[in-house]
Amino acid sequence: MDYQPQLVVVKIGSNVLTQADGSPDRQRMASLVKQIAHLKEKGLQVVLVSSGAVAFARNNIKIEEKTDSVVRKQILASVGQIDIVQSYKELFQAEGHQIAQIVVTPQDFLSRRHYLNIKDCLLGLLNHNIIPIINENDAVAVTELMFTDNDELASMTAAMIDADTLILLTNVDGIYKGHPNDPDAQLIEHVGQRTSGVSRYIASSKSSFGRGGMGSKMKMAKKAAYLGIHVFIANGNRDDVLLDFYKGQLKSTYFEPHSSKPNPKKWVAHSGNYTKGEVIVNQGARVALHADEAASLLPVGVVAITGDFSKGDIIRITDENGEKLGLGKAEYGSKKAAERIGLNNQKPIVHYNYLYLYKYHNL
Ligand SMILES: Nc1ncnc2c1ncn2[C@@H]1O[C@H](COP(=O)(O)OP(=O)(O)O)[C@@H](O)[C@H]1O
Ligand SMILES: N[C@@H](CCC(=O)OP(=O)(O)O)C(=O)O
Repeated sequence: MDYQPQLVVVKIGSNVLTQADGSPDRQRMASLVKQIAHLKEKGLQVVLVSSGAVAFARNNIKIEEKTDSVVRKQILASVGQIDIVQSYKELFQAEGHQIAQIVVTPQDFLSRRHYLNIKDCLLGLLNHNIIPIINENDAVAVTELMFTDNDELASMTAAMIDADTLILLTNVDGIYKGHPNDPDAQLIEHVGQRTSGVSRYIASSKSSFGRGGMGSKMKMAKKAAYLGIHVFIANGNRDDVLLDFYKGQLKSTYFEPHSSKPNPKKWVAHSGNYTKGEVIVNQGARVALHADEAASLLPVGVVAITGDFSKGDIIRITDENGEKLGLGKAEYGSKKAAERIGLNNQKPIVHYNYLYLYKYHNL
């Protein structure tokens, strides 16, 4: 490893914490806890994003057949979350560590105030040497109001707290050039800034308990790397996976980080699924945004505004052909923006510091 990790977000997928029959794999959990304790002893700060609430409850409670599928998941998640956190509490306590639980929804990342509140809380916990354990609030975030999966939540968290490293633990060693069950499939060990074509290897199949699949994992890994974070997709079922990471011997798919970007962009970059409106821009604005020199988005290049947004909301930027160019924080609301369409000498609708363009991270 050619850098010294200091602040690491570790995401543990449901399938890592469950056995083949779906029951909790407490031995695996205990091993990962011991390894995190070891990282802490070595002076690293660790934030844990853990899935598994639904999986931990699945075999434990009987839910009536006729129960609505969303309610079923809410019941499983809210029951299972206690078990997950209780188990982590006992295991970390045995290692001499305190934990804290934080459950969040995508909406909490959409509001700048909530975003900063979560960030302050996480940094406060870390300053007090307490290990934060984060999961999606599955009782509240249902259907379209959910994160794609916890890989997205982990990547957003890593960006939020300026972590230097994101480790996504799943049940395979990383992204293979083919199906991971195929013995001839080769592991992609390194994804550089200019690597392309990785997505063609990703099959839509998921692990038995996973939500988003490898496609979303790769997308989130690439995004975090673009924001300056070292990202590893690795196998949480391998003994010593985190110790190997510390020794710089981790078998994984590693995403090399781009140079670090200013902080506000990290928030904007991760709000893409939760925009309040859209600004459609003409060819001139498109060229300006894609030029090497940094440019803010001015009303003169805007041809239409959709949605109802206020100052500070995240908006999508699209060209006239419908191509999505990026995201930005609105400097003023949709009403004012609509009045200024096509006008010269106006305040930018999105300032460069709060503009995040997709041009860099297409794989
Ligand atoms: N090219 C690929 N390389 C590795 N895994 C892949 C690939 N294509 C699809 N997968 C699938 O992605 C799964 C991991 O994603 P997912 O089920 O979301 O895991 P998790 O629950 O850990 O988030 C693997 O178990 C594997 O079946
Ligand atoms: N929040 C859910 C997990 C959602 C999720 O993304 O799962 P996974 O794909 O296994 O990381 C739970 O705790 O059951």
